[in-house]
Parts: sequence; structure tokens; C-alpha cells
Amino acid sequence: MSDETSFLSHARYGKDKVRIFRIVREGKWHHIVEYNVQALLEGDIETSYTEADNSVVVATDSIKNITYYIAKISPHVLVPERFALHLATHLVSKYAHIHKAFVAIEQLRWSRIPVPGEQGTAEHPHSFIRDGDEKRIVKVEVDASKGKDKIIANVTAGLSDLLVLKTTESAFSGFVRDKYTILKEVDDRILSTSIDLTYTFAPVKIPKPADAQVEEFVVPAEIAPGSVWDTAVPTNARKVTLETFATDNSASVQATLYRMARLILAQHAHVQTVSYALPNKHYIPVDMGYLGVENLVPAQAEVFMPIAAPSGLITATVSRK
Ligand SMILES: O=c1[nH]c(=O)c2[nH]c(=O)[nH]c2[nH]1
Repeated sequence: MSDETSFLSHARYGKDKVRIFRIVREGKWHHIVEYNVQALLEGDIETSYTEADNSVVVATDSIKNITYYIAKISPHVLVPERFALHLATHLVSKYAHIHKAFVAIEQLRWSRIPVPGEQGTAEHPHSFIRDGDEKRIVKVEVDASKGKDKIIANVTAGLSDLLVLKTTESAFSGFVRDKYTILKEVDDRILSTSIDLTYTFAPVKIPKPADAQVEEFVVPAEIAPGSVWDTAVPTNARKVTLETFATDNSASVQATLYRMARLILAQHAHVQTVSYALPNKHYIPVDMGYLGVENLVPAQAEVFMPIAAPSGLITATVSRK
């Protein structure tokens, strides 16, 4: 139903905040992941909105059940990019009238607890620690609108809430000075940010699942181990980001951001764009001049007031030519 004044211009639905914890046991060596999953669908679903026609609705409860089922059967469950692709491909393959699936995953951090071992410190086989608020982020859009055997996926991934700080080798000078300018130029300051990083892959082709149950799933080579997300790879995005933050003699957040993004693009041919959102979390030297105590000389200041808000917010996307 549409009338002269309105029509349904967009419709997408599904389940949000599906919480999953998964164990993969390799004998006594256990792997774990904890995910918050959002799985949304698009397709021939207009009549569910316009005519109260539920015959086209895969219940969001079923979408949740499928999410748990794929977490159980998928050999890819430990890698969020690959698990997301498996889930989204299953959804568009299973239902003739569903043409696109959108899966977003937030992976919570669990690291192995270090314990004394025979040769120094070892990682514990089945005990873990939540060592930080950092999350690994994945978004996939799986598009079967050209046919169930011509599935294309767009994959975006990265991390969020990676909190870092350095106490020197950060400066900020040469900026616009006018009647609004209070900020002093500094050749030494604290630099702290909570890193949000996303990178996009070139569109990947998803091979048609071989079995009727669409439970088989072949991961495209771009998303295989050795890729930008793989922490075993020396040039993985998290490591490049942290190392550049630590070692760059920063002229500004902008300049350090650009450097990080270019390094990731240079080292990973399948990555098309790299985006960062970097809040500049200010640390203000406390003025103790009224006590006759010097605390304002940039490289010598020792007591700072961390400022929760406002923060700067420096964002950019760097793209492959
Ligand atoms: O690295 C910075 N970039 C800015 O754009 C900016 N603006 C500001 O007040 N301090 C900073 N620092």
C-alpha cells in the first residue's frame, strides 16, 4: 500500500546484540571468542510493513537461532570476519526472497593469562583475562541480489576503543593564530587517544555453497590468515597502528594518523581504504605558579589534569589510488 504522500523507501530488520561465547577445544588447549552480533536482512519484505503480511518475515528470533547455529557449525567461528561472512551468506542463500544480509560483530577482548612455565612465562591453555575495553569490529554486507550463485561481499573491519598515551615526542605548533587563539604552541606534550580504526577490503566474491543445507562455506582468499587482521602477521593493522603511534615524532594527530593509514595500505594490497577516528584526549599541565612552583614548561611539567571533555576529534580516510 502506498498513497500519494508517502511510500516505503527503505526497510531492513533483524536481531541486534546477540551475545555469543564459543569454545573451540584443541585437546587441553582451548580457544575462545566472545561476540556481540547484529544480523539484519533486506529483500522482498515490503509487504510486512505496508500490508501487515508476515508471510515474508523470517522472525528475528529465527535470525538469532541461525546466528547460534552457525557459531556451532562454522569452522570459521574464531575469526570474526570469516564467521560474519559465513552467517550472512547462509542467510541470503537459505531464503529465496532475502537478497542482502548485513552482519556486524563486536569482539570482546579475552587474552590468555600468563603463568610460570618450564621455559619462562607461558600462556595458560584455558584461563583468560579481559585485558582492556578494546574491541575488534567487523561489518559485512553480503549481496545476492544478482543471484544466489553471484554473491558479492563488502567487508569492513578494524578495532575500537584502543586507548594509548605517550609522554613526549608529540608537538603542536604553526596553527592558525587569531583573536580566538588561546592555545600555546608546544614542542612537547602528552598525546593520548582512543583509537577507532576501520579498513575496507575490495569486494570479494563468495563461492556458491556446495551442499543444499548451505552449511558449507568457502572463505575467500582475501580474508584468509596472513591478512591485515591476523595478529601473527608482523604488519597487522593493530601492530602497525601501535608501533607508529609509539615511534612517530608527532607534529599533530593529523600527521600521525596519515602515517599509520599509509603504512597499512602499503603493506596490504587487498585493503582499499583505511579510516581512523582519533579523539585528542587532552592532558593540561596544572598551573602551580601561585605557589611559586613551576609546572608549565612543556618538557618538564609533571602534574597534569586529564580532561574527559571536550576532546579534539581528528578523522580521515586514506584510499588506494
Ligand atoms: O594534534 C592536534 N591537532 C589539532 O587539530 C589540534 N587542535 C588543538 O587545539 N590541539 C590539536 N592537536
